[in-house]
Amino acid sequence: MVNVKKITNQILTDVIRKRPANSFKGTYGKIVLIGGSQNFGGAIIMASLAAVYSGAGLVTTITDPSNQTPLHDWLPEAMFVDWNQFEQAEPIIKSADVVVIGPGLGTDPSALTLLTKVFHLVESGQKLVIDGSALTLLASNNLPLPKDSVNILTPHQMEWQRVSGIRIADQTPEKNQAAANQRHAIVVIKSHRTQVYADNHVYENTGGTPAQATGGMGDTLAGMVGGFVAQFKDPQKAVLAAVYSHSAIADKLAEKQYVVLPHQISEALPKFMYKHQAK
Ligand SMILES: NC(=O)C1=CN([C@@H]2O[C@H](COP(=O)(O)OP(=O)(O)OC[C@H]3O[C@@H](n4cnc5c(N)ncnc54)[C@H](OP(=O)(O)O)[C@@H]3O)[C@@H](O)[C@H]2O)[C@@H](O)CC1
Ligand SMILES: Nc1ncnc2c1ncn2[C@@H]1O[C@H](COP(=O)(O)OP(=O)(O)O)[C@@H](O)[C@H]1O
Ligand SMILES: [Mg+2]
Repeated sequence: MVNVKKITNQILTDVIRKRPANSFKGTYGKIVLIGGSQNFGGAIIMASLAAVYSGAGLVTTITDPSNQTPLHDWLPEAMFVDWNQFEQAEPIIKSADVVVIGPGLGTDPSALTLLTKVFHLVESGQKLVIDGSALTLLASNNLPLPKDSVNILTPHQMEWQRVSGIRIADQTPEKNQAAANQRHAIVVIKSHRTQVYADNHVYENTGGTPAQATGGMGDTLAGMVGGFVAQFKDPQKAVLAAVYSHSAIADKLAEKQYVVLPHQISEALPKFMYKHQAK
């Protein structure tokens, strides 16, 4: 039997540190988010919003050019690169601390080409968050994960079925753990009680509400995972803190609203993190 540990609010003060006075934007990580086709622009905008609002130092969004204006309407803090201009994107991806790929990426051949290029570019020392369409493409093309980066997968149950071959009804902790270990990855399997598989440990989230069941909620989590991993040293703990914070904020908002919108979680992050930082 696998021991499934609960994620509690203790993870917040373990991870969210007080910002040192002698610091600058570079201290808090460079993060690149890649995704947002013409139809799914909202997904990468929501992910980027979450990365900036969780405190990542420098955020660049690499996306379809049709998303530049809405991205900057929502988020002037993010830099923009046209995903058709790969020669511009390449040095930015290479110098990033964290790359998030997949929210709204789509699954057409150009998305697969971009994903493959990114998998070849990332190196040791970098963290790669793989979400949404990138997981679907990974599964349908049997792509091996990059060998040297810290790889973090954030599938919902159907994406995990595609990636692991384990049908949703059969996704037990034992089977999930074996599949996560085999991939040497941190795997966040999202559901009403999200589980995190990391380094032969299994953690289960204790929060979350059906008010979160709305498109873009996972895109927001992917951006938060990127933002937390960019700033906080231990990637496993940073992932756990992001998962916990995402649902804790939603639970609080759901005390007074019927549905929680993904961007509202991002907007609540700075105050939430202030309240729960290590003293
Ligand atoms: N505003 C935007 O731009 C938005 C853009 N988005 C982007 O769209 C892309 C596609 O992502 P996707 O998740 O929407 O679609 P897909 O990969 O086909 O999976 C759905 C299939 O899986 C099934 N399913 C079973 N269990 C499930 C579970 N626990 N959670 C979820 N689904 C579950 C489900 O079952 P059904 O609902 O049919 O019963 C259905 O058959 C991706 O890049 C994403 O970032 C979205 O974020 C929305 C907002
Ligand atoms: N009933 C629920 N209870 C708790 N959390 C939920 C519930 N429904 C959805 N969520 C959360 O919302 C997110 C959905 O992710 P995902 O399906 O990838 O959304 P999207 O791709 O539309 O952004 C996950 O973090 C999941 O845990
Ligand atoms: Mg998703």
